Amino acid sequence: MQKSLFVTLEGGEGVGKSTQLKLLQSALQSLGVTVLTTREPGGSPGAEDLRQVLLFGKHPLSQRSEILTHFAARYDHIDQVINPALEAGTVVICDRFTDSTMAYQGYGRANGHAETLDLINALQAHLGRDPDLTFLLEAPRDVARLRLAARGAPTDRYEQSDEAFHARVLHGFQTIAEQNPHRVKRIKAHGVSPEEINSLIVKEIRQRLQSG
Ligand SMILES: Nc1ncnc2c1ncn2[C@@H]1O[C@H](COP(=O)(O)OP(=O)(O)O)[C@@H](O)[C@H]1O
Ligand SMILES: Cc1cn([C@H]2C[C@H](O)[C@@H](COP(=O)(O)OP(=O)(O)O)O2)c(=O)[nH]c1=O
Repeated sequence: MQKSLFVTLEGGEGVGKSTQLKLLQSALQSLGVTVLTTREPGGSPGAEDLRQVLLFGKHPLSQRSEILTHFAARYDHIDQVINPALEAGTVVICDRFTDSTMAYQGYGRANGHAETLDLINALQAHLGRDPDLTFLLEAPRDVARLRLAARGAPTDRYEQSDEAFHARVLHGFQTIAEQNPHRVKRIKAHGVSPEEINSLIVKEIRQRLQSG
């Protein structure tokens, strides 16, 4: 049976994660790999309901409640979708995961406050499922903002946050990458075509699937 692998895509808004998710689905399928692509917040019916609250809810949640709600969605997604797929030997690729909670809630909202980072780490440890491999797509915020404006999708609570918030988020992702060099592969996501980025990611995934 094919070896299972849990891969996550991370980075700020507009760096090209959704584009890569689609390209990876077809590239891996054409190599005969059984693959499931999914996203957070969301990915299971209950978690998609919570996504609406998190991104478009009328009333802002307190910092702790926002973290718990992201994890409530994540626990359902893991229990109902991700774990069953991995147990069946599927390669699961998820657009955002706990690194996003660390970057957005831990660094963006709470500015690296130690107790907040501890809470996120504790909820992740109890979840019991870490990604095997993470691709952090990196592009300057100005480039990403222009792409988002051109994409024209409705803006959510996070996209509407100020630039100081987004700078803290990007600093958070950099810190996570520095702390987890084996798991997190940094990818330059500007001035490079989506197809070239896709080839790099596919190469890395194939290496992981082929290694013991
Ligand atoms: N490597 C790239 N170079 C230029 N534009 C890109 C690249 N990757 C994606 N885009 C474009 O940027 C926009 C945002 O990409 P998207 O995949 O939706 O980002 P994300 O999911 O990270 O928010 C889309 O319009 C997409 O076509
Ligand atoms: C998974 C997750 C996402 N988020 C935020 C990041 C994004 O702004 C938003 C998800 O929006 P989404 O549209 O999926 O991402 P993108 O704009 O990159 O295509 O939720 C958190 O704040 N914490 C989390 O744990």
